[in-house]
Amino acid sequence: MARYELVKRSVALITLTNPPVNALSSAVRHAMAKSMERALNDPKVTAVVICGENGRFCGGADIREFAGPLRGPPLVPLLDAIEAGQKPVVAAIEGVALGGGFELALVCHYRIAHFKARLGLPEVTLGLLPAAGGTQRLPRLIGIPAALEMITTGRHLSAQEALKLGILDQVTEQNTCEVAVEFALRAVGKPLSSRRVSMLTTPCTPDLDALLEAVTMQVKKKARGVMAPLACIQAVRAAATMPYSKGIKRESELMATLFNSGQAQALQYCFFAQRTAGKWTLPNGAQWNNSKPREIRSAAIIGLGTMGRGIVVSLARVGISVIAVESEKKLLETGKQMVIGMLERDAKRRGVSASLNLLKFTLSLQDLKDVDLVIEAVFEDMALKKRVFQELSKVCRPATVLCTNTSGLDVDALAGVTDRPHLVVGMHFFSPAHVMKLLEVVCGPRSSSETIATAMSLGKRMGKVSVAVGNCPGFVGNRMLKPYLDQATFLLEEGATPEQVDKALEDFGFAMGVFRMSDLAGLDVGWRIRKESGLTGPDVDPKNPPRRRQGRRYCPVPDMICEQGRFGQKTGRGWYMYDKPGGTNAKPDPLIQNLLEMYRSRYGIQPRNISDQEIIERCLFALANEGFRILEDGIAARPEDIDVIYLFGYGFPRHRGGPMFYASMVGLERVLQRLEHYHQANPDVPHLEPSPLFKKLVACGSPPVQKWREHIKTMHSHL
Ligand SMILES: CC/C=C\CC(=O)SCCNC(=O)CCNC(=O)[C@H](O)C(C)(C)COP(=O)(O)OP(=O)(O)OC[C@H]1O[C@@H](n2cnc3c(N)ncnc32)[C@H](O)[C@@H]1OP(=O)(O)O
Repeated sequence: MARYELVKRSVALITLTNPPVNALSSAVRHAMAKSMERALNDPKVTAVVICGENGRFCGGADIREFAGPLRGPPLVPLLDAIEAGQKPVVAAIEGVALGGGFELALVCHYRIAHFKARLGLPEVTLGLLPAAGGTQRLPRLIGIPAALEMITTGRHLSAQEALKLGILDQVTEQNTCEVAVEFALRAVGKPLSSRRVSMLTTPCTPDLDALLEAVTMQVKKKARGVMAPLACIQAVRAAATMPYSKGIKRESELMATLFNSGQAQALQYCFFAQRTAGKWTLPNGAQWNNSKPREIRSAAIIGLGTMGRGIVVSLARVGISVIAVESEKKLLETGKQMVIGMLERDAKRRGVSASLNLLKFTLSLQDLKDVDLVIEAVFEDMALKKRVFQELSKVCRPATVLCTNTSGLDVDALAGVTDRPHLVVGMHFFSPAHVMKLLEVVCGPRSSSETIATAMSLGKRMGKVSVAVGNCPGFVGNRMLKPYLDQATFLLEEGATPEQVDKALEDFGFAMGVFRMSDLAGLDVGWRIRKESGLTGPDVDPKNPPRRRQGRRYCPVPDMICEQGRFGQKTGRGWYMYDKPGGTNAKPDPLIQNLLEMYRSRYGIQPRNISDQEIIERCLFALANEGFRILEDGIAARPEDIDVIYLFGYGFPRHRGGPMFYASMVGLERVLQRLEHYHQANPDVPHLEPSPLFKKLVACGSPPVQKWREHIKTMHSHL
């Protein structure tokens, strides 16, 4: 857990050995304490160097240990002892120094880092604050403004930036440990008092109150309802206004309020859920660590609409050659100009040169004969997509992987028209594809494990959070959206307004309420799908009872809105009104208010006051209920996968953990009770009927999310 060696006859080299990130587990803290004691007591030792094994200094406290009682020596006294020691201690930082690992570096008297190292205090992203002295030492070292930014955002700094800020004493391109040992030898005999960061006086900040107020407003706006950044600000204020001994007490009090909060649990759950999602597994035993992905050097994108353009950018910026195909010259030229502009802006932002030489634009599918992988991103029309896949079968070499970016159509039906169904897989990007992190990798029944591994690995390479899902209408994300949207429109019928529903959801923490989000996405897409499925339009049987379709409750208001040409932001009118087509500033529209009033009076609906609690319960419990059905049907392997999809694709607030985690935090029994209540009132809304899996979990005593898997016995896994 920590290796102790004597090097150069007088330097104690202490190496943290807890792979993969040398987290400060109880065993590591114990070993560290013993090693430090030995070094400080051995007269042969004149200086100490602390480093981490496998090129990683330390990833911080062991987050997995947060769930249980504290075992082993606490971190704070251990760090205080290192700082107070009479022999110079040098941190040799390679890879990462994060959280408690960064705080460990701060108590060392000198810090040397490899030029590729990253440093930071990401505790805030886990719902915590740096409580091993970080909020008190860092402001003393680099001043309040810079410390505040680091602590409230959790941003990782490059070694160069950390050097500029005065966090590091040296950055090296050589062997960091060797450089640190030489440095330590030179430090022997030099006074240490000015190197003890806790003894420094925090540099004075002019207009401290104004700065703290501005940052408070900023974090409240960015992370509505999130506690940790606010607690971080209070702790940093203490560093500016209190002596160290009092500031450290304040830090620890603030940490105590955060540590056991639901928000911290949710955020830590998200950290692990994101990592779990990458570990896909199929019933045949193939999984993430035994399936080799193909190497992808070249790709083709078919269709240069919004999605296609974003996918081209995502591929080109990670060094993959891309051939972009359009069907008409004009569309090709427009798409080309937009892609080039997007890549140039992206490169400028990242301070690199745009990889335009990797791009080729063509009108001919014949040009795709040698590519490794194709992603089809044409209009959402099955007949058109089938034609494209048939053509690709003829043109591409037999080993080319064929992917579709459909947002909900049958991936296996597309595989069926090709000569290589095993090489067909869904890659469902989210719009805008070069910005949104989520990628649903849709596994058809015939997709081979190598094909799935290839799509997952390509997603990772593009910086996406990839989740493997099964093939069903809407897959996971869009399938769950239906009950959520239905509940939102039913609430309008019953008396709510779009702005009231959106406000309740935004107060809950969503980046955007459901109606604002629909306006952004475009209302015409759903309208076309409803027309195609016979729910609206000329094909609807006139004898159909009003507000009912296919034996279920149906709200025609979204269709009425589209019939008026209100397709959302792009037409300047939707659920809201905007200054102009393409405008983003949503304002409540009196016409919608009128439309709803007339609609209600036409159908004799008496509007009632609807509470925010009802809005949240009906929208989010219906969402989670569909998640349970998805697990039951084997479309998602784990609740973590569903939560990750909602966090990264649909703006679900991270401090609530995702729909499945949120349901478990509210209490499955309570959610079940509320769903039964709403279903009784709406027996013609099947989405409100609690799923059998949900009831089973409640009957089993509502186990924590991580244990649900043991209770899921799907007839067929679609993964
Ligand atoms: C008194 C309180 C004192 C201190 C508070 C803290 O220190 S809180 C912890 C602060 N540290 C962090 O938030 C860092 C979290 N880790 C990361 O950001 C990344 O893991 C890291 C270090 C940048 C490495 O990224 P990489 O992509 O290379 O690997 P990956 O994320 O997949 O992680 C590999 C496995 O390590 C597990 N892991 C990572 N960090 C921790 C940790 N701090 N504690 C426990 N486990 C950690 C991670 O879950 C992966 O394991 P797996 O089994 O695959 O899930």
